[in-house]
Amino acid sequence: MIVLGLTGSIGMGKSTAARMLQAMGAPVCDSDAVVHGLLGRGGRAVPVIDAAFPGVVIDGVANRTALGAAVFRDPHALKRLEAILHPMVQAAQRDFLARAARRGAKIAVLDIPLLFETHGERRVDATIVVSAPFAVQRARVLARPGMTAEKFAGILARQMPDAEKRRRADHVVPTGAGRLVTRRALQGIVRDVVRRPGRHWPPRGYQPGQIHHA
Ligand SMILES: CC(C)(COP(=O)(O)OP(=O)(O)OC[C@H]1O[C@@H](n2cnc3c(N)ncnc32)[C@H](O)[C@@H]1O)[C@@H](O)C(=O)NCCC(=O)NCCS
Ligand SMILES: Nc1ncnc2c1ncn2[C@@H]1O[C@H](COP(=O)(O)OP(=O)(O)OP(=O)(O)O)[C@@H](O)[C@H]1O
Repeated sequence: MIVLGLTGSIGMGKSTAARMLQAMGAPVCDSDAVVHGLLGRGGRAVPVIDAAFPGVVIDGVANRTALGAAVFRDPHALKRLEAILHPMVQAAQRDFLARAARRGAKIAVLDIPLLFETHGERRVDATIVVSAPFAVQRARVLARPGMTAEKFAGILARQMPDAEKRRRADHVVPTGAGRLVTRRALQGIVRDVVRRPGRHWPPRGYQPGQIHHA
C-alpha cells in the first residue's frame, strides 16, 4: 500500500482534493476530524486537556473557542496542546492505515493540515500540496462566514508559507484553475504511485492504539 500525505494552506482546497481522492477509491483519514473526535464528548484527549488547560472543558467537551483563545496568542501554550494532541492523532492515523491495508487498499491518504510542521513527510511515501494563487486563496477564505482580513492574516502568519510547502512537496496540485484540472492532476498522481512499491502496513511490532513518537 502506498501512503500519500495531503496538505495545503487554509482555503487551498485540501478537503475538495481529499473528496476527489476518496472518489477514486483511496480511503482518506481527515486529521482535523480526528482532532474534533479527541476533543469532543468521550474524546481521549479531554481529561488531559482538562488538567493542562483548566476551565476549557465544560460538560465533558473541550470548548474549541476557549482552547483557541488560550493557545493562538501564546506559542508555548500551543506547543503544549500540540504535544498532547499530535501523538494521539498519529496513533489514529496508524490505526487507519492498518485498517486500510487489511481491506486491501492500494493507496491510502492522510489529510494533514500540519504535514510538514509535524515531519509527516517521514511517515508517508509521497506528499501532495494543493495550491492556488494568493488572490484565489484570499477570496475563498474571506467568503467564509465570520472571517475577517485580520483573522486570515493571523492564520497565515502561523502556517508554513505556501511557497515553502510547494518547495517540499513531491507533487503540487493546482486548485485555482477549475476542478477538472485538479481532478486530472490527482488522477495522474494516483496512476503514477500505484506502480511503485509502498511500505508494508501494519509495520513490524505495531499495536492498535499505540502512541508512536516521531
Ligand atoms: C485550538 C483549536 C481547538 C481551535 O479550534 P477552532 O475550531 O477554533 O479552529 P480551527 O481548528 O478551525 O483552526 C483555525 C486555524 O488555525 C489553524 N491551526 C489549527 N491548529 C494549528 C496549529 N497547531 N498550528 C498552526 N495553525 C493551526 C488551522 O489550520 C486553521 O486554519 C484547534 O485548532 C486545535 O485543536 N489545534 C491543535 C491541533 C492541531 O494541531 N490541529 C491541526 C492539525 S491536525
Ligand atoms: N480544485 C478546486 N477548483 C475550484 N474550486 C475549488 C477547488 N478546491 C476548492 N475549491 C473551492 O475553494 C473553497 C475552499 O475549499 P476547501 O474547503 O476544499 O479548502 P481547504 O483547503 O480544505 O480549506 P481549510 O484548510 O481552510 O479547511 C471551496 O469554496 C471550494 O469550493
